[in-house]
Amino acid sequence: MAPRVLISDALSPAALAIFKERGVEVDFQPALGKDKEKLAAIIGDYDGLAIRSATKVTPKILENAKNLKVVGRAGIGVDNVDIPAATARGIIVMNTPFGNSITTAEHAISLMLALARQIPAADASTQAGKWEKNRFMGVEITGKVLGVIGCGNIGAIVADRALGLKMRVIAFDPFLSAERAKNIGVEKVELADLLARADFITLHTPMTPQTKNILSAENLAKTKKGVRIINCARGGLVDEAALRAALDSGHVAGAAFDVFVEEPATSNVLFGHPNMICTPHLGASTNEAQENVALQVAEQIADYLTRGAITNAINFPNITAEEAPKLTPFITLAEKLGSFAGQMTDVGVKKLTITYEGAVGELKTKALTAAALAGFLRPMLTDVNVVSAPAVARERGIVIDETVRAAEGDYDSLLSLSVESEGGVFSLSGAVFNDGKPRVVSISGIRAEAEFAPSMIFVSNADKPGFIGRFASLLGEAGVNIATFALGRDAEGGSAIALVAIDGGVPEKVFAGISELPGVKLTRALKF
Ligand SMILES: NC(=O)C1=CN([C@@H]2O[C@H](COP(=O)(O)OP(=O)(O)OC[C@H]3O[C@@H](n4cnc5c(N)ncnc54)[C@H](O)[C@@H]3O)[C@@H](O)[C@H]2O)C=CC1
Ligand SMILES: O=C(O)C(=O)COP(=O)(O)O
Repeated sequence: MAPRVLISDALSPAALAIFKERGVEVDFQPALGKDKEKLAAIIGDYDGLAIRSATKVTPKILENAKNLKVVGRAGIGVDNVDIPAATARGIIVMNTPFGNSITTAEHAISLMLALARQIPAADASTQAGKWEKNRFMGVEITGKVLGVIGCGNIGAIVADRALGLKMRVIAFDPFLSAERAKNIGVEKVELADLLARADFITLHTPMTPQTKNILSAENLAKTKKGVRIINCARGGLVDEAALRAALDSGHVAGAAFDVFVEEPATSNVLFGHPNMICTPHLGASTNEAQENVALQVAEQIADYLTRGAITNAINFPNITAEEAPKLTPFITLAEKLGSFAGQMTDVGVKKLTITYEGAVGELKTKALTAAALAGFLRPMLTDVNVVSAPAVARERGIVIDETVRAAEGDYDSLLSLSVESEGGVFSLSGAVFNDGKPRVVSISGIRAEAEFAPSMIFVSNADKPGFIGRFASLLGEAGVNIATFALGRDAEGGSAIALVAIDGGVPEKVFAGISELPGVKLTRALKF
């Protein structure tokens, strides 16, 4: 069946053609994002959801999204998506990080010029027939200092345009390297320095606990008298009430905001001030940007749903369409090995070491590690998946050690897992054979080759004559049919293992019987 995607925001219709070309069924309901109840009622029918900022992807929406595999944000900010809740459900969240950055930077520059020359107020007055030539005295921007808070994609474009307008640009961004600052022609400064020196301040950070109210009352008080402030990033980066007070007192000469703490903003403490310019979250609203982000998000969603390729995901490593088919058998292998190890572990886990030997090391090992972790945690937790597993493991304090090295043994690619728990260390290795099927190739350092089967019995025992006969007859007498039987031992008379695939489950009584066989050290019924 063709995957189904819902577009619940005002995306460019350009997206529709892409979905259709890619064999994805698409339902275009651009106003639905604003109707939480209706969205919750129908989201269960879709594999993909394409949004902008009006759709709020809340835990409640996600609870109903039984088939949802991907949320694609046609734009940058994903603060309207509950990422941890989506991750916990195995839903990939992707955005389009560059498609609207130029447009948003241009909006910030437009607002800066509009502030410098009071264009909106002058326009209103002129069209009202007042011709107030003496009322609108502006400021020149040439030679003025622009302080950029957050110098990432958009901040850097704003800086570039401002330099072209002959401004001096200083930037506060803890993650901006000195080299990048030099390349883009900005002076990297501390926040206090920026506040003290800037004639104009423009904000371009995401909303995080560190950036919320970054222009607080206290920081606004440290700005230069007559400063002008532009916010085209997120509402709440500036304390709105404190800014209103600073506008009222005249300390701040003007402000231009595209974003507000509460959106849609139909009333706001900033509204009505003569030196305030407001736009309704128009930063990304140009034909060019909307076409870019719509096409890109549709391509990304379709690629994921039809080919397993992952691009620009916030909560999973990228996987190209070329990598996806190569990766798939190893994802299965990693999950099965993880599951085997998880079923063998029933006491506190301390550390998981995953080793990639040979060609597999050149694939996306992060994705494989996530698959191994999901397999490992699933026997202990029901609600874990490849997307959520790394976060779940981290929450539980499990140390993950990933090693990549050259092939040493008989396999072009070997994947090994070692679990260190309070009960000791359990390790196993596996490989993908030429038939594309994953197999376990050694357990606890003992070689034994076996395909994974839905129902298996693992036994570790002392290598003594008679064990195999007794074990097989016990199963035979109980009517349990053996499908495959893999054996191995470390040395004659040493430790031995058996991994047996059986048809159907193992009756409890039979299982107890196996444990009581002479020489048996450990036995487990495994499900794959
Ligand atoms: N008004 C609108 O319609 C639009 C708004 N945006 C918003 O613009 C903002 C910036 O977007 P991009 O430049 O693409 O993001 P980006 O991720 O490329 O850049 C953000 C920058 O902020 C910096 N940063 C993070 N924490 C910081 C902190 N505590 N102090 C100072 N700097 C910090 C980062 O190091 C990074 O360089 C986002 O909030 C995005 O949602 C984006 C597009 C349209
Ligand atoms: O891309 C972003 O972060 C934006 O804020 C743009 O929002 P919009 O798609 O115009 O609702």
